[in-house]
Amino acid sequence: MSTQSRRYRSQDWFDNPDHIDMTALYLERFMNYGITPEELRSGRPIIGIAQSGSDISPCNRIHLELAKRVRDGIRDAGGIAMEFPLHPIFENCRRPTAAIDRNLAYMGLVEILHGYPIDAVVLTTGCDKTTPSQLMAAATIDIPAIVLSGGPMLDGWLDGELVGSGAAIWKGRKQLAAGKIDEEKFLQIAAASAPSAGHCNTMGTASTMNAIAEALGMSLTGCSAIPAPYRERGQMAYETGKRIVEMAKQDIRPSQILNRDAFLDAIVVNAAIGGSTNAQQHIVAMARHAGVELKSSDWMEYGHKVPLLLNMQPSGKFLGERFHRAGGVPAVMWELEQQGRLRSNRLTVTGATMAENLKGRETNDREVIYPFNAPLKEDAGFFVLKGNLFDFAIMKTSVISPEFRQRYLSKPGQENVFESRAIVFDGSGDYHNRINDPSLNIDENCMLVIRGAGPIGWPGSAEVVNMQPPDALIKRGVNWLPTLGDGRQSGTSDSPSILNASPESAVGGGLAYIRTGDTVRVDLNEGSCNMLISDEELAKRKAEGIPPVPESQTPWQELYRSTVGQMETGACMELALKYQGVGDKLARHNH
Ligand SMILES: CC[C@@](C)(O)[C@@H](O)C(=O)O
Repeated sequence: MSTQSRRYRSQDWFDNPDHIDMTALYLERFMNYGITPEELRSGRPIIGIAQSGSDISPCNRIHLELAKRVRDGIRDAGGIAMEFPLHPIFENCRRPTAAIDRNLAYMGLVEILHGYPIDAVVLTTGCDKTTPSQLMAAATIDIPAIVLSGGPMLDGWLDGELVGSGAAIWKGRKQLAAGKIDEEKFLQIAAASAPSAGHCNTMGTASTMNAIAEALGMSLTGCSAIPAPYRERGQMAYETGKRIVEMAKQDIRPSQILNRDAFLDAIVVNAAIGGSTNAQQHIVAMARHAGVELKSSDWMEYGHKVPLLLNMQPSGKFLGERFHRAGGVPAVMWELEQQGRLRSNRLTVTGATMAENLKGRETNDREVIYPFNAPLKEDAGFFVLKGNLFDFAIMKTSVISPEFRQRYLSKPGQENVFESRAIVFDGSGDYHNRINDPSLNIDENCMLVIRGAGPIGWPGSAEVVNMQPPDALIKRGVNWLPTLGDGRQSGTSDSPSILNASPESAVGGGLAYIRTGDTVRVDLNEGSCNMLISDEELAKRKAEGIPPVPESQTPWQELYRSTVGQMETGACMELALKYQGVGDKLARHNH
């Protein structure tokens, strides 16, 4: 018996009076795992579960379990679940970088949602790019969609101290270089930082992007921070399954949720949580696929003067379990909402506005979530820079330490200005080979520069800008140097880096022309970053051409390079941006 409230796109496959000849073909093979034609023709919405978990996507592997609860929710609410795989994206392991797969997973999901009888979809997110890729696809297709985060791992502990994923690796490799620990201890630290199923327990890119999905209004309230193994995670999966059926019935689509206000709120929330610099390109990409214009100046205008409220690594102290218990993303947003810093009168997947979702969500843990008027740090949003090295790059100010401020930004009469001698590397192989070369004479006054690490140069933008100083400096206690590059940096890193530089050197950005020994001047008062060389010298170097770019090693690398834009504009597949709302444009029949 039909429980139908509207006609669904899946009925064009299963219940199409104009093409009854095709219906038999579309129906028959679903029967071979036990679905009956009556079910598929009952007028119930068919709900896709985009399954991002697999053995090579360990951060998302919990979704293999959670999907069972999602299915229960879908059934109980009157829908039919159909689970299918998403192209895996695993940041730690995918070579040459997971960044090339965001657009591949995006494209794959677009094709699935467009070409199959799916009326609405649950997006199962976790590791960094599994969130933006799926939201980009949901925006392109524009059928009802909801995010279910897989959640972070439990907090890591070793020797009575919190050990955060990612952050522990960057810290451990410095301790190794300094001779303070051996390899066995290093591996022990890595294991301690990853004690259970889930994605990074730090505010790395995974937690950041899941928080942003929630801030955009694309997940149920409180979804993103629940640790993967907690019972609430399974319950959230069930509720998400139930809710997507209602959304299908009500036809609530991403285009009604993903507006400019939502993206500006995402920028504000990202600053308040000390979010990953990777968020910049992903937020821009999601916005562009949703048809929303975000300007590069929006990061400064809306995002910079936002205080850091969340005390979580790498900008702070705690890890994901404490964040969840402190109220998670809604509690941070509640602080911002009280101060009128959000544009919260906007629809979310709950069917209510963000303002309504945030009611009563004040934190009960002021060690973790600070009040807006007494924050951990003022002006914690990204700092946007430009100059003759690039048109756009960002610096994560929430991780700038008092030592960095003291050493580089506090010279009397020169506050917020510093100059460094550039040491230039062509890709991370070159960095690893030469960083300990004594003839480079690297000291405290140097800046480590890496190029050839952008979307086209690498290909994909590699997470390589957080370079550590030579072992000899680390042994002397100099644990970091300023860095600069056209690649990305781990969201779990606390390096004072200038990154996401666009245009990259591979397309003739200014970084292509810098040489080791040049002076780089960074002025945080006026937002500039320049190599101090004459116009004649620059012209001479330009005539010499750009550094060579490695060959593509797979077909997708070549295709990726031919379609991708720069990080300033989200490293999108530029040709994809003209496709929006294509879920309504049904594909031609296949036989
Ligand atoms: C190694 C993977 C990480 C931790 O760098 C990434 O997930 C991030 O947070 O940016």
